[in-house]
Amino acid sequence: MLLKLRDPSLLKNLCLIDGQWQTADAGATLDVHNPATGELLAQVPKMGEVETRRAIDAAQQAFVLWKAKTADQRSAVLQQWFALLMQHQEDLAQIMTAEQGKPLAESRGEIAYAASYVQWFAEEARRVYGSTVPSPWGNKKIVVTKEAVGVCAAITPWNFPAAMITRKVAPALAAGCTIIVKPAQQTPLSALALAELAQRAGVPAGVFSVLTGSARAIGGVLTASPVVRKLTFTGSTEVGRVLAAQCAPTLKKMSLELGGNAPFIVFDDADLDAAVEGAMASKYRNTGQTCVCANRLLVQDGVYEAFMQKLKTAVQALKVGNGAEDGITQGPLIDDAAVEKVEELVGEALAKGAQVITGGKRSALGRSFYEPTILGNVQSGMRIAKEEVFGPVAPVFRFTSEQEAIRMANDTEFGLAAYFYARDVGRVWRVSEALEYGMVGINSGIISTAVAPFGGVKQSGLGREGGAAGIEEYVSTKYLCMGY
Ligand SMILES: NC(=O)C1=CN([C@@H]2O[C@H](COP(=O)(O)OP(=O)(O)OC[C@H]3O[C@@H](n4cnc5c(N)ncnc54)[C@H](OP(=O)(O)O)[C@@H]3O)[C@@H](O)[C@H]2O)C=CC1
Ligand SMILES: O=C(O)CCCC(=O)O
Repeated sequence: MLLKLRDPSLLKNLCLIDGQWQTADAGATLDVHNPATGELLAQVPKMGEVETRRAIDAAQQAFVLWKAKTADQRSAVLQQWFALLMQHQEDLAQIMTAEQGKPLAESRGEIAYAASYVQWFAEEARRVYGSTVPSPWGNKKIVVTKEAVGVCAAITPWNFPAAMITRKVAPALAAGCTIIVKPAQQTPLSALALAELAQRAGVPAGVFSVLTGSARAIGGVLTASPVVRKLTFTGSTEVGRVLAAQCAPTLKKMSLELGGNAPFIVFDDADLDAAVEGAMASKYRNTGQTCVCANRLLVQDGVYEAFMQKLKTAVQALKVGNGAEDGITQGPLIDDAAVEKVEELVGEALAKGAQVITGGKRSALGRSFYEPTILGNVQSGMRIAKEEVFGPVAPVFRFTSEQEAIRMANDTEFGLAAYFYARDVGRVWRVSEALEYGMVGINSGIISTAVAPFGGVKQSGLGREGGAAGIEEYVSTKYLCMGY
């Protein structure tokens, strides 16, 4: 075994269906590699249609008992899961860095962040309130209740292998739903370790299953099944559209957390040191592989040169390498295809007149390491202005007026996160309201927290995760009209 864990039983090579750890029926497996070293970490089951149907049947049966539990009982199980996640934070972080590549400090942070969703929704389980409405009739009462949606399916990405699962599974379980998760093929080990701890916490058989394997086969059955009443997905807009179409015949409730093209605007009145710190956190976290990463830096004329100088100094201080080693701040990209996409976008921008301020190519370390990069003189006609970079490249645009910045910021099909730095209070309100985004960071490059509603508008998706809104995605409203 390449990974030395305090609790080696967290490294699973089986899937959890109906409370049983299982191989694929045909015995097929998928390899899981360390993106920093190329080493084979593990082989996990390559499951398909038959195993997915089995998981749905188990989730349907388990739903009856799980939804009948009191909110307090479900909350207690989630509290126990939260405690176990934090108790095993170090092992879970080691697994995450090995399969995903992010620096260990970020992995430890993600485990705490993932656990915070479990804690938050353990608390929210007790607050799924209904209401009474003043009746238009003298002989009838109007009562509104909230009920668990039923069996849910979650399809999750590799960039946050733990948090993208807990922010779906925890509200589902809190509301009384059962859920089947298909994690990304690059990062199944974190998902399986989370399931192991959920089982230890007392989550009953069938309430939470994890299937690794063929995305199309598993996704096809989950989306076609009339038993599955909700799909929650985080990933690319392209796949989100496919899944939405597949869910259409059975009209499922859907949450889609899709791609972004976040503008990060620095106005002349910004605190420049704070803006650089925010840009570094927003752009280079997870080596630029988050859907809320600053994708375009828009900088006003008056501070352009000073901002670029400070940003360049900060970027050149980043340390690229194997995230398991001390002091590394930038891990590899997830795979070669990810680097090729970054190379294409940078190549096209340079061919059209952009300039490399720093970086601009693959790292000498080889594999999927890419140099932290800043591009200057970037223009709106370039692909990098329109597409999600998902890598450590900051394209910088220059603007003159507030109106121009708002127009440039909104000139995209996406609407997930936006950021701006300014101190004038009037400007802060004007710009906050004008940005067509689901989330806006004002003088803050980090916005993610379990207590706030996370989600986008336009082609960035539907629904919200976290906050009070997060559990609403897993309940249906029922209206009772009671004559007396
Ligand atoms: N919003 C976000 O947070 C994310 C955005 N992205 C964006 O998407 C780009 C591509 O990344 P990629 O990993 O390919 O993202 P995908 O959207 O392809 O993958 C996300 C998840 O969807 C699954 N999936 C893919 N195709 C299907 C399908 N037909 N039916 C059911 N499930 C499916 C994947 O499974 P499997 O791994 O088995 O293929 C994975 O679990 C990135 O460069 C980035 O721009 C990517 C990840 C997260
Ligand atoms: O990239 C994503 O898919 C979500 C960003 C993680 C977060 O900040 O919550």
